[in-house]
Amino acid sequence: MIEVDGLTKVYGMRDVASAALLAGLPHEGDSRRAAVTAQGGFLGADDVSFTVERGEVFVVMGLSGSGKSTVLRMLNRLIEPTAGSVRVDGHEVREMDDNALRTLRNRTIGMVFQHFALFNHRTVRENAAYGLRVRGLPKEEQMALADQALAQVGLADRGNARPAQLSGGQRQRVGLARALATEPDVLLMDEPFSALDPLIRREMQQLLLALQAERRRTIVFVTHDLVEALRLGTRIMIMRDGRVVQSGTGAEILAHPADDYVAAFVADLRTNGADGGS
Ligand SMILES: Nc1ncnc2c1ncn2[C@@H]1O[C@H](COP(=O)(O)OP(=O)(O)OP(=O)(O)O)[C@@H](O)[C@H]1O
Repeated sequence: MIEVDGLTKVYGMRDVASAALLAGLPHEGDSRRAAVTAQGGFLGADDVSFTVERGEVFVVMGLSGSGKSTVLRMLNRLIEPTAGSVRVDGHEVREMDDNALRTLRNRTIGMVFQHFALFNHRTVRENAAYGLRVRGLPKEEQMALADQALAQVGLADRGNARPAQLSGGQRQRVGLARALATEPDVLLMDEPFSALDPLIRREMQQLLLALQAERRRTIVFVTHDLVEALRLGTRIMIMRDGRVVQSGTGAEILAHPADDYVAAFVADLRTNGADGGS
């Protein structure tokens, strides 16, 4: 469903200059990072490659600043890649013109953010209908589909409320409903549950798994929490300093951490127990 090859982002430099700079440098070691830094840039993601199969929850995990959001946002070009390729359902996202990109974002790919990104002056139903309004659907259809999506996330009776009247967990459900309402093939989720209390967070993870059991969507889910990654991920990709350090199933990562960085996540999990950081 999603094929990513050599995806790279340099911040703070012109894309053409940084792509040319990186083209001649070896991938091993730190010379790419050093060369970019010497030119006043910052290597946010470096040569990231992975494939997401249709219907799986693919988790991107790593500490703060490891490049997770950068990678996620390059998938729908909220961030412009410096180099590399992203194919969604066989179509190269980097070659899309404005129209194709709009269609990709409105129809194929939905997104859920950490901080809800709700409109406070609109009702919950209107918030859930946002993507459908952008799509230009008739109002009645918008509202019917928004209500369906709200029912899916357990908010059938809160359509007329304002976001301010909801709890954090409920607001995140509205964010999820908004993404689900457009029935996208792919959901990008950027630390969607990280701001929530542990219990509510657990509930949201279970809701997501229940929704997946009903209808398998292709999900790319960013988290800094290995517990969450293990609960949700079909496969997990671990990033450090913009690079991929390990990819595999949860069981593979637990059994064979690729390096000390991954081993530290695993050790932390064993010390703090399954509910440690979640
Ligand atoms: N617009 C920008 N300009 C310069 N540097 C940036 C920009 N956006 C991100 N970065 C840097 O790129 C690196 C990767 O950032 P990114 O947001 O992808 O990390 P992350 O793993 O998602 O972190 P977090 O969990 O804190 O969101 C960080 O060091 C960050 O400071």
